[in-house]
Amino acid sequence: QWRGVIREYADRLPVTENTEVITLGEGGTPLVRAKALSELTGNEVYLKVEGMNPTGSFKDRGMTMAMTAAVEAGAKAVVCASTGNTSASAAAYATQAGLTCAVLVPDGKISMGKLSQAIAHGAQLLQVNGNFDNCLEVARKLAEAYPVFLVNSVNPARIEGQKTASFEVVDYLGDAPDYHLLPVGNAGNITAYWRGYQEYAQPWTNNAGVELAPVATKTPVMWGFQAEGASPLVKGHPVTDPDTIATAIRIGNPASWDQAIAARDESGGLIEAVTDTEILEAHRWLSSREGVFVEPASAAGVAGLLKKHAAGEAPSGKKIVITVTGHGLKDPQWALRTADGSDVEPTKVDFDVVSVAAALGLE
Ligand SMILES: Cc1ncc(COP(=O)(O)O)c(/C=C/C(=O)C(=O)O)c1O
Repeated sequence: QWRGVIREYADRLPVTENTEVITLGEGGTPLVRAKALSELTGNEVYLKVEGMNPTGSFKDRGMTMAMTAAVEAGAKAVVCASTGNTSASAAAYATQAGLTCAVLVPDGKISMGKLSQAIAHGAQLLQVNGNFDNCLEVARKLAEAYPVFLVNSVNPARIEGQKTASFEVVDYLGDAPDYHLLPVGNAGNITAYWRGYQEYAQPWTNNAGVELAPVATKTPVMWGFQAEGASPLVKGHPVTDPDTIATAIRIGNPASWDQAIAARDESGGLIEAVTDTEILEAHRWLSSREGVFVEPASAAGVAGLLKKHAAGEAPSGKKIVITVTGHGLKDPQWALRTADGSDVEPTKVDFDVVSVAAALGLE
């Protein structure tokens, strides 16, 4: 029985045996072989399916650690700014912890699935008339001036929890992959993966002072992908008015800017942009060819591999892991449109077997 990421990786997290762990069973997510992508690119490609976490995104890995730290610090209330998944996760974990939760979301730019989660868990939901960056700025000021605990990924506990994903990849594959691809928005996740891969490739002393041998023999090359309309790390300066249909990564000034650049450079990797069209094509590729349903932003890493392959810039014969970060049910509207943008119409039939057989082409 999987016990959640803190208990599974207690040796490598800032907890003691007395820590009261707040968990919803997060982590232990599938590493699925991407057969179509492997065949197309001539690599061994795997998908780390983070939509299989309790609230449907990778945020739960960080939130179990942040909410555990909040309880340990005696907090009564938590706050976060979010494009949606962080607030969904914070609301669920705060409920599990018995804390009140305030969430600040950008005006109008949050998917219905995520909004429903924050509301279902009774979060105090404030729709700020600004974008995510404005929300994060005011959440940080609130936590400085009032007794509320900030659970955004500027809180180191979040990065600590999220680094467990790379431990799981190595534990499953037996070593680090050659490449790791993922979307980049506020850049907490690329920071966390790189930290996890580095820690697993070096000796580690646990909280009891026991030295653990390295688990991996190497670290992967990190390839991060931003939406072209929200790609400050590609442009080299903040984007004041970020715009993309991938609302989860519609962020103009990443909080983990320096750490993301360090992950790119120390790993010999890259951070590049993919267009909304490329993101939606990758979103469709995953659901129609790999059987994995993700929200648009989650497909940015796959869009990146398809783009690099088409440009003749992708490796071959390598082991590649791509993190797909959130479940498709978070934003189902994108699956209800055909490639040309028209709505999918269900085929109507009478309830007689001949009509059904004919409609299914069995006649
Ligand atoms: C599905 C999905 N995919 C990728 C990202 C980017 O991860 P980071 O680069 O670590 O920010 C997010 C981020 C969401 C928020 O930032 C939030 O929920 O406030 C996401 O929800």
